[in-house]
Formats: sequence, structure tokens, C-alpha cells
Amino acid sequence: MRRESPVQPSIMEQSKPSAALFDVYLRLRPSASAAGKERFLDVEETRHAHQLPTHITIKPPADDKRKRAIERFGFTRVFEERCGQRELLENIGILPILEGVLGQPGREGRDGLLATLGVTGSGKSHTILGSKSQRGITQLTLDVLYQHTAPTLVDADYSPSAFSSLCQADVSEGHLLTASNFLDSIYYGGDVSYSRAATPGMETSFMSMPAGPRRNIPRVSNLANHPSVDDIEIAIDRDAEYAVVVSMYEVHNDRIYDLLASSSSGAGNKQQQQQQQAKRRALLFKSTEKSPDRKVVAGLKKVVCSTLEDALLVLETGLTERRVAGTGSNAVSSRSHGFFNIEVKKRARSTRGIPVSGPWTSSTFTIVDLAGSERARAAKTAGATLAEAGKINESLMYLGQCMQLQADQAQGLANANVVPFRQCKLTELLFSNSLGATGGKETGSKKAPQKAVMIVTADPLGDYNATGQILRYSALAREVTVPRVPSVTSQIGSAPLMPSNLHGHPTGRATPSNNTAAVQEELEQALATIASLRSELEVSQLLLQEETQRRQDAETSWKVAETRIDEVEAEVREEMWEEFESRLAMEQRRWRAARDAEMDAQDQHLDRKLEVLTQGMTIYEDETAEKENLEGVDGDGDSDAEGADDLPTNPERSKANGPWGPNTDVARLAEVEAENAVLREKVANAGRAKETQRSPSKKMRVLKTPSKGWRGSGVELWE
Ligand SMILES: Nc1ncnc2c1ncn2[C@@H]1O[C@H](COP(=O)(O)OP(=O)(O)OP(=O)(O)O)[C@@H](O)[C@H]1O
Repeated sequence: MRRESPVQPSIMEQSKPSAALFDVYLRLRPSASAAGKERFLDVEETRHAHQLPTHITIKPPADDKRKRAIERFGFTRVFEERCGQRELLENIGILPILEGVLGQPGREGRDGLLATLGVTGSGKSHTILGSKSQRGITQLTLDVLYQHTAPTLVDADYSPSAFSSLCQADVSEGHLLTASNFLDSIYYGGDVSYSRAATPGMETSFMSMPAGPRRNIPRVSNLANHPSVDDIEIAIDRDAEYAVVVSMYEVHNDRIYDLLASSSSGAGNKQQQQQQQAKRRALLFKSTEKSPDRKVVAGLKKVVCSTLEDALLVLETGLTERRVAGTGSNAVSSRSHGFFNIEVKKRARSTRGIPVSGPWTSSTFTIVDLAGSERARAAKTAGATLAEAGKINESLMYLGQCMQLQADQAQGLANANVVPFRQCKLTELLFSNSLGATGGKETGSKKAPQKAVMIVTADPLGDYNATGQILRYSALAREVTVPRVPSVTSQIGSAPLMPSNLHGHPTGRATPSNNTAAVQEELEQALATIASLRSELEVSQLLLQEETQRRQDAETSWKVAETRIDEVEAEVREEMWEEFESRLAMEQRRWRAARDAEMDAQDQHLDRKLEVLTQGMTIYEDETAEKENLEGVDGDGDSDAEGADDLPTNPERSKANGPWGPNTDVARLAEVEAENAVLREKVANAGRAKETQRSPSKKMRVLKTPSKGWRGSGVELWE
């Protein structure tokens, strides 16, 4: 239903929404039944019949106790309930974005982004993904893309060299697969060969497979094919060859999960599916070695789709994986933000008829189906689903802040020159490659900044509060209008002045007619003052409401930031503790090794000393034994060491009192004994000293005396 504008045209009409990062379109969904529902949203008439409307107003419900204002919002364009999918496709700038992604002749393409935002059940998924009878923007875009690139499209299944060059050119550490490999692995459980081209001519394409143990296979023929886009024309680079690489991921509870990596296609019982879900590994959004100036979701599974059918089947597979749980608001509600990426790879094909194959360049068209915002009470969610809803609302709040700021910046209204997109994964994914490190306009990348379109969906008969909140932060412009309340003032003003009112003097004397006019004038002035005061009061109330809302938002952000700080602090502490422990362990190992080495050196040193000593003792022992032998052999052959008389008869020595005489030998023996005692003492000391240094873990060893002379002399050595 349209109505005339309740307020005069203003600066909103002169604003240039296209200067903002996002063009924001509003799409209204038809309601199945209007019974008992009050329409709160009206579309303003345009000045010219051929123009599409750009402004809407929302008015609070009749029984609104808070007496809220009528609000007016401006969008790039507004599409009413009767708008179909094709009309939408042609009027939201998707086709120019697609041309940008394909790139002008000889030039690299630019990235494009399409996202839907709205209250749960307002028609986001319908717009992006369509329904059983109608195709969504994603399918229509893919159809247009394949129709135009088909003649120059690389078929990875039949061109291993092209496939391997695509793998090498990928900057995101992704795992590339051909569509036939991927689909066979999903539906037939076959092995997936990552980043490896299929054998040319292989008869194992998914489409050509005989009936087998297929699981929940969506048939292309079962998918909607209406509306047609056969007559749509877009420009492409005829001298380039293209490849289309599809990937899908979702942001769930602020983490990124690959939707093609663990595709179960609904196989197994609920418990198995839950186990599969639990095992999913979160991916990082980061700069990589090959992509230092642009962040990418690293490690995604990517499928090279050479036909529209392949791309649609991959899309269906990813969608079955997407986390969906029924809520009170919408029977099939998206509980995560879904990202569908169409990566268009392009390289030079021919220069003046001479075939060349240049390096691949890459541009991505990303389609985002955002989870719906909802009020917990309305959605009747509980437990994990309620927590999920909290995360969804939080991320949408951050998105709203970023969108508001970028719209204000574009109109020169915002003081802040930084868009705070790092607050959650969603805003990081949507903004960081467009706004760069500072959150300003420069990305640091040589690539042209991406073009982005946001479609806000709304149900004019739906929830006024939730829809109002979405519109407030997504609209490119907003005005507040004081509602025309049939107030007491106007009632008094419009009431006829009764003579009794004017002539009511207690004296009963009639008042002259000129007095009547003066009183009437005075009364009118008073009424005007009351009206103006009332209107001022209403404006103040509105401002107060807005300030309160802002304060609440700020408080929420503050709490979230505090929690984040705590988390980061805990993470840092844990990291530092781990690092400290590992360093400590390393130092201990080094210290032990040094100590062992030193002890070994000491052992060796002592061993050498003992060896020298042992050798000395052995020599002495041998000499003594020889002497004893010589001396102990007397005339009857008995060996007797006693008495000088019994010493052996050595002609030299037997010369009494000569140098080898018995007295000399005894003195010598005493001397050797004394030396021996000193040495024993030294050895014992050395042994004790060594013992004190010995590691308890080392086994005590007893050095056996090398000859009977040692044992005989009572010397025992320890190493
Ligand atoms: N423009 C439209 N025309 C016809 N039917 C629509 C339209 N928009 C939405 N619907 C229908 O309304 C229902 C809810 O829409 P949809 O699932 O797209 O909502 P949603 O915003 O994606 O919800 P959620 O955020 O919970 O996923 C669906 O049955 C859909 O077919």
C-alpha cells in the first residue's frame, strides 16, 4: 500500500547513497494472510511514475504506549511485495557487479558482494536461494555467468594441466577438486583426490553414474528453473579463458566452518551427524604467504565447476550442511551466516590470434545469507539455540554499527573515520578487504575495491520493533517525524466558542463584542503555546528514547569488549605459561647435559690417574716380587722372607753392607711402604671426592684391584 509522504522532501533526496560501500535495497515480502495484522510500513509515492520508490515510513502500532515517532527511511531503492526475482536481479546492480568480477578486456576483475539482512522469516533466504518454484539471486547469477563464459570456460575434468595451474595459482591454501571428484566422493563415498586433475575421458562423472547407493541426491531436474535469464546480456573479456571455482562456508558462533569439507549429505543417524558436526575444524581468516595484502579464508575445500549443473549440485550439498534449526519465528531458520563464493579465475587466451596462457587472476563474487535477527521471546528459543541467537544478534549489531558509520561517512556526517569491523568474524569478513587495515577507504591492495549490495528484507505486517531496529541501522538515511496526534490542544482549538464561555462574569453583565474577540485571540495564543510546548516535549521524549537506545547499545558493546579482553588475557596468559614451561624444560635439559658431560670428563680424568697409578704399582709389585723370589729361594729350595740371613745369595748383594745389602733393602721397603700409604690416602680421598659428585642415578662400580698386590695391600678403589 502506498501513501503520500507525510513530510516534505529533504536533504535525504539529495544524498548520494552510492558513495557508501554498500548500496542498500529494501525488499518487502508478501504476507500469506493479513488477518488480524496491522500494517506498520508504507512506501512513499515517487514524483515520476517510472521511478522506483526510495523511501518508506514506519509508524508505531496504534496502541503504542511509548508514543514513538513516525520514522522515515531512505534506501537506494525499495521493492514492493509484487517484485519478482528477475526484476530484483536486474535492478539491484548485480549484473554490473558480475561484469566487474569477469573483468574488462585485458584487465583484472574486481570482487563483488551481495548480502541479505532482515528479521527472521522476512525473506532473506527466499531472495538469495529461492524456493521450490523460483530460483534465487544465486542460481540466476550462476546461470548468467555460465551462459556467458561457457565458450571460454576451462573444463578441469578434461584438462589436467589447466587444473594443476589453477591449484598452483590458488592463494588461500585451499584444497582444489574437480566437480566430478567432489560429487562422487559425497554421493558415492569414493576417495577424494585433492588438487589433482581427473583423468581425461574418465567415465566417472557424477552425472553419468549409474544408479548406485546414492544418498539424498538432489537432481538438477528437480531444482527450480524459473525465472529464465536466457535473454540477459553482460559483457565479458573474449580474449580470456575463465574457470569457475565454488566454495562455501558458514559463520556459526563467531567461527568459520567449511560447508563442503565434512559434507555428510544427511547420511547417518542424528547422533552420527552431531558427532560429525562436533569434529568440524574452524578455519582462519588471514593473510597468507601468497596473499599478504588481502585476507582470505584459509584451507577451504574448493570445487572447480565447469558446468552450471555442477555448481548447482555443489551449492545444494553445501546448503544441506548448513546449520539449520527450527525456531518459533520461522520453521526453517538459518542459524548461521552462510557464505557462497563464486571465484572467477581468468587468464589471457590469445593475443592477436596467437595462443598464450598467462597467469591466472582471481575475483570473487560472494553471496551472503545472513542469519535473521530475532527477539528471544518472539522466537521461543532456549539453551544452545538461545546462545546462538545471542551471537547472531550481537554480530548483526556490530554489522549495524559498521553500516551506519559507513553510510554516515559517505554523506560526510560521521566524525569518526574508522569503521570498527574487527569486532566479530562477520564484519571482518564483510569489510576488511574493502576498508583495509585502518577501516578507512584504502585497502593496501592493488586490486580495485569490491562493490557491495545489501538487500534488507522486511515484512510490512510483521514485528514492528524488530523490523524498526534493522531499518534504523541499515537505511542510508533516516528522519524522525513527530506524529500528528489528535491532542487535547487541537480538540480545544477546534471546539466552537460558546457564548456562555465568554460571558461568564459573576456580575452577569454582558461583555462587549470587542472583548470577545480579544479573549478569543488570547485563547488562540495560549493554545498555540500549548501546542508548541507539547510538540517540544514529544521531540525531547524521542531524543531521550534515542539516547537511551544508544546508551544500551554502548553498554552491550562495552560488555562484549570486556568479555573479549578477558578472553584475550586468558589466552595470552596461557600462551606465556606454555612458553615459559617449554623454555624451563629446555634449560633443564641443557643443564643436565652439561653436568653429565662434566662428570664424564672427571671420570675420565680419574680413570687416567688410576691407570697411571696402577701401572706404577704394578711395576713396583713386579720388582718386589722378583726380589722376593730371588731372596726367598735358599739352599733347600724353601721360600722364606724372614731374616736377613735367609735373603737370596746374590753375588753382588751378598757383599755385606754393600748397596744391595739387607739393611738397604729394609730401608727401601719402608720407604716404599710410606709412599704406598700416601698414595692409598690420595686414592681414598679421590674416591670420596668423586662419590660426592656422583649422580645418584649412576650405578656404583667397584674397581677391582688389577693384581693380588693391591688386594694384599688392602687398597680398594672406587670409580
Ligand atoms: N518475496 C517473497 N515471495 C514469496 N514468498 C516469500 C517471499 N519472501 C519470503 N517468502 C516466504 O516466507 C518464508 C520465510 O522466508 P525465508 O526463509 O526466506 O526467511 P529468512 O529471512 O531467510 O528467515 P531466517 O532468517 O529465519 O532464515 C518462506 O516460506 C518463503 O518462501
